[in-house]
Amino acid sequence: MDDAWPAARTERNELLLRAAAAGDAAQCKQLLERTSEDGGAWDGSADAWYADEALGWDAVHYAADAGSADTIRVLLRYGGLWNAVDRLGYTAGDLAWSRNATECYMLLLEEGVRQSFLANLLERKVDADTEHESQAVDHAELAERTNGASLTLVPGTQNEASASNRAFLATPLTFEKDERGQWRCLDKDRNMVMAEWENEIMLASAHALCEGQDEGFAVLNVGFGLGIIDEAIQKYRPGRHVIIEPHPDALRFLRDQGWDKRPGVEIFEGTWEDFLQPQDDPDGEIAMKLGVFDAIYFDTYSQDYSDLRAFFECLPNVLSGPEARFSFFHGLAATNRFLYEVYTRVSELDLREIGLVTEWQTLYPRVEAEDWNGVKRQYWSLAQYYLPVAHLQLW
Ligand SMILES: C[S@@+](CC[C@H](N)C(=O)[O-])C[C@H]1O[C@@H](n2cnc3c(N)ncnc32)[C@H](O)[C@@H]1O
Repeated sequence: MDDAWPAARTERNELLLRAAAAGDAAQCKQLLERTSEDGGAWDGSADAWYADEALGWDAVHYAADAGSADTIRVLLRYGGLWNAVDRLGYTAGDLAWSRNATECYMLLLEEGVRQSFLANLLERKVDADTEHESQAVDHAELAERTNGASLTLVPGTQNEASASNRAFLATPLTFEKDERGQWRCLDKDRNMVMAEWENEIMLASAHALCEGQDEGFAVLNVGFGLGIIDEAIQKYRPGRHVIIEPHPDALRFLRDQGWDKRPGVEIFEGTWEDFLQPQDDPDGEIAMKLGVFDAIYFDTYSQDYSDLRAFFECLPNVLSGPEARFSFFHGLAATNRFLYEVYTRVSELDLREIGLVTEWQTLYPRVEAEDWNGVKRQYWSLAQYYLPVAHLQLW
């Protein structure tokens, strides 16, 4: 890109990296200020987002590595990016964490939460504005249009079925056992939809949702997958157990396992949007048939944060009251611990905006290298899992 640039611009950008590496906030500020007012192609200022070839580090990475919070503050003020990843996929937040630079880490985390919260708000605004043009907005397209409102960590996903719910639902699924005899479900690109390494998370989620509920309680699970959480939920003997699942292959798997014949189990064939956001339900028939629940779990596939956020908004209509509990599979940005923290906080803030308070339990799920054998892309690489449990706070 810098072929078209004057050499002086590259030089100034390189000086900025060096000043950031030295933790020299004042010099960074000076380099970021414009030197020319003549309205030409370049105003003489260094570019806060400029990254070097070797590491792919920008000035924010260098400042985080140097542990200089003041420098990061200056860089962010001049357009430095809180979420840029280097050649190895690390953000400045990851570097701050590895250097034990707590102030830098917190600064970047706050910036990330603030900007993601705003970006998601903007995305919803674009959504609302385009609703009259097309009822079915593809969120993968939308994320591109809104320039990163949803985080995509691994490049090259846009052509895969997992990038769009519509594409995913129209392509086949494979249910198979791996070489250790463990079940897994893969999409057409051999990306993992679900596998048994998540057992511990599903068991703990079922426990958090169902333990201590009144006899005959009603539970809703959105997204069947391998039915792992459904099996765990059944141990708590719910009176009513509704499963929403749209994929024809997942529905076939579900019937093969006899789920449609289990007492108290009701299968709603379709997407959660069909039942919780019906386009045409003037008399509220669909909503009445669905009912309300004492526990709700959400774990879909090929949907992004904006879809989860849209589901959050439906919760006041389907939770039975302030004692009712909600949880979801928190795999947001789960290949980068810093971005995972950002999305933990953003989802908590969004739930709070809708009137729910969230508590988080920390799990340390065991994932083995063999879990990813024959799988196109590893979607989880963190040591900790944050399990959310939310409920309505009416007062
Ligand atoms: C990750 S799996 C769920 C795994 C499940 N928690 C378990 O314990 O096995 C995701 C499931 O969500 C379903 N799904 C995808 N899009 C959906 C949508 N819009 N509404 C409801 N379910 C959806 C997929 O077909 C898939 O069966």
